[in-house]
Amino acid sequence: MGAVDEQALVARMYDRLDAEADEIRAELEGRPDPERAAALRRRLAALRGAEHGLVFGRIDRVDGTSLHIGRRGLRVDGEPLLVDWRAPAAAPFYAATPAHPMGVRRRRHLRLAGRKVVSVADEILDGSAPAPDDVVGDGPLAEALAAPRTGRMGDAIATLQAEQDAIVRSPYQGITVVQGGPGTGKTVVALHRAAYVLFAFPAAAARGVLVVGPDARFLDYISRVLPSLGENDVRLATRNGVTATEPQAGLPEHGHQPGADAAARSKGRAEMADRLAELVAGRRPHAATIRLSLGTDTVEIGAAAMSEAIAAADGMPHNPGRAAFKEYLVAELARIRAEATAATLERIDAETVELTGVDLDAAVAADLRSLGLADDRPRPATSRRADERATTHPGDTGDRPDQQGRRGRSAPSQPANDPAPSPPGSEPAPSPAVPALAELDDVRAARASIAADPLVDEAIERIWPRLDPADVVRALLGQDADVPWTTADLALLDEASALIDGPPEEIYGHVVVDEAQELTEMDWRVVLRRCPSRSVTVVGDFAQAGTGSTVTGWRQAVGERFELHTLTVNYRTTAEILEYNRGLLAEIAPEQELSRSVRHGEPPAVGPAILDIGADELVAVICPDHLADEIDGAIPVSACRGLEFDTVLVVAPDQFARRDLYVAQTRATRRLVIVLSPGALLALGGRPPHRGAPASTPRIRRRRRVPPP
Ligand SMILES: Nc1ncnc2c1ncn2[C@@H]1O[C@H](COP(=O)(O)OP(=O)(O)OP(=O)(O)O)[C@@H](O)[C@H]1O
Repeated sequence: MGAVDEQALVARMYDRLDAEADEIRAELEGRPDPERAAALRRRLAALRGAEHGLVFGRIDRVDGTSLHIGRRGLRVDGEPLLVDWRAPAAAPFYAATPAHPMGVRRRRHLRLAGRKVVSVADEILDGSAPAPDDVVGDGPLAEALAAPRTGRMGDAIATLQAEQDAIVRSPYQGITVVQGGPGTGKTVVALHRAAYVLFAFPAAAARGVLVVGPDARFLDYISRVLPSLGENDVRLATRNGVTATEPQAGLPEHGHQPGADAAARSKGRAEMADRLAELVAGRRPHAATIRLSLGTDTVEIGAAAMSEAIAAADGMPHNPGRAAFKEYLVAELARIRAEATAATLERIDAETVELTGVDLDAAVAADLRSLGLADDRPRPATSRRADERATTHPGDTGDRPDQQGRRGRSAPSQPANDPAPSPPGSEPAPSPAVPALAELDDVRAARASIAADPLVDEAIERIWPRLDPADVVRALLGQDADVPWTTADLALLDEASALIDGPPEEIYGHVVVDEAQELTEMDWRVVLRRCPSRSVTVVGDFAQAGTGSTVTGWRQAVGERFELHTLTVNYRTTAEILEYNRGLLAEIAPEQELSRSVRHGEPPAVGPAILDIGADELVAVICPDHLADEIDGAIPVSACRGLEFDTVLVVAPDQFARRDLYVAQTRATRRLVIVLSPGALLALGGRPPHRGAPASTPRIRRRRRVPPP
């Protein structure tokens, strides 16, 4: 009955959605400029993303008014037809409880198939008796959780729970950290939080979202959630893929060689950043008098000038700093040459007077006056130098490198003769040191020729060399150029690039880090560097940390300023599976309590078991990494963080690291089977048909007996 009543309204909403899409298509046909066209295409993609399950909720208030809640807001003639789930008006849909009904009498959940309403379920919140059109039944959450897994996470906007919603809607705009046991909805919260931040905080929305996950399989698993929430401007990256420039492509994972974890842990420590900074800083010169050999000439630069040249690069990354330093020195060299020229001219003048008795300067000035012209010829350089030196600066030519020294995705090293002293067309600032030349207007040419002189660049290279991040990292590690990089080196390379070429160009309005316990301190620096606004959602669980992890607390990960939330309700594993893990959790994280499960099922089976696998059931065999090649189709434990399956077989439990075992044993929504050895698993034989599952989900024949180990 409720479904029929709702159908007409829902049809109006879809009509409105179609009309908006038609308007956009019509505008696109008019060939708008590329920027507008891109914006229109994004809006069209967002409309398409909202199509499936457009409306899912309704609240009826005690004052008789009501609202429908859906994936996006829709209006007809200025009147709201559908309210975006992130809008403040929609908040009571998630937060109202019988104890705090927030003015809501009835909360209704609608379920659609295509554009048709197939069911409604109501909760009465104000204690009033259900009216005839109220449809009170099993909770939609229970229904959502009971559905078989599809191999991809779906959004949970229709059933977001109050404790989750409070985090999603938090007004805090800095780093939000969410912790909780496996299956407590951390990923769900993180992705919905990202969608909320983009909706509620326009500054974050101006740039896209970066979602960082442990590996490609996980990213595939969550890839549909944000688009289904209307957010398409999202980059998904593995922790190793964040930097996304060469030489990262195709690097071997560090994790599979012996001793690799220990090496990765040591490369991941924060002190590596300090050591890199020291190495790079050590390549800058000191403020002492230097002599530059320029061919047959030797030019001396005094300590004061050196100090000023070094100060010109203060706060800049190494290579852009070198450019600023060189620019200053070039001006200084130009001044020295001008002084030498002026001195020579003065000497010639003096010799001419002495030999001929004619003061050429005075004669020319008299001639000019007789022609009615002022004598505005330059005076010798020495006459005004001191004043101008106090007020001008050779670096003020407008072409100094950006103080931030931002680098592009693959920052090229500086060309041999950079920088040009002044860009063509820009007015060079008068050189403090060379007023005579400045007034003659050829200061630019003089500096350009000095800057382009390879001897000058060579001389500067000896005191402030250009650096290549890869060379510096190799120096840090004491590693030869023929030793191949591994993924454990990426954060070091990124750190070195930031020090040498400047921070990355690609930054994001909001960053989500999932399975955050896996990041090393150096990885955190990579991530936070890409989000200067610190609008970040971090979710993880240290009890699930892998063997290569180094960080044991949130402060160590993200610094002092963050808002911490803890989730306590488990939406994945059954109470029985949780209970089975109690002893293990007490061993690996004694400070943690088991979460509370909302579902029940069979107790885990160890050894012999009947596996009766339904056609729709998603099954995984999870094994320690070193056995992955031996067991056809098994998922190594390092690749199953964040994933879930209906049934999980954990093979060779005594060969897992203890925290890895906890991860493996908390992936099942229904059944957990512990198979004590690979041999016992192989005796199962066969594999069931693949069904929308992640790539290497194993197949197991139905109704086979797991033999005793
Ligand atoms: N409010 C909700 N409505 C429906 N399903 C939910 C809700 N919250 C969580 N779930 C489901 O519970 C399961 C576990 O959620 P999720 O993967 O976010 O947990 P997690 O804490 O990130 O787990 P892990 O630590 O293992 O990565 C998922 O299937 C998710 O869709």
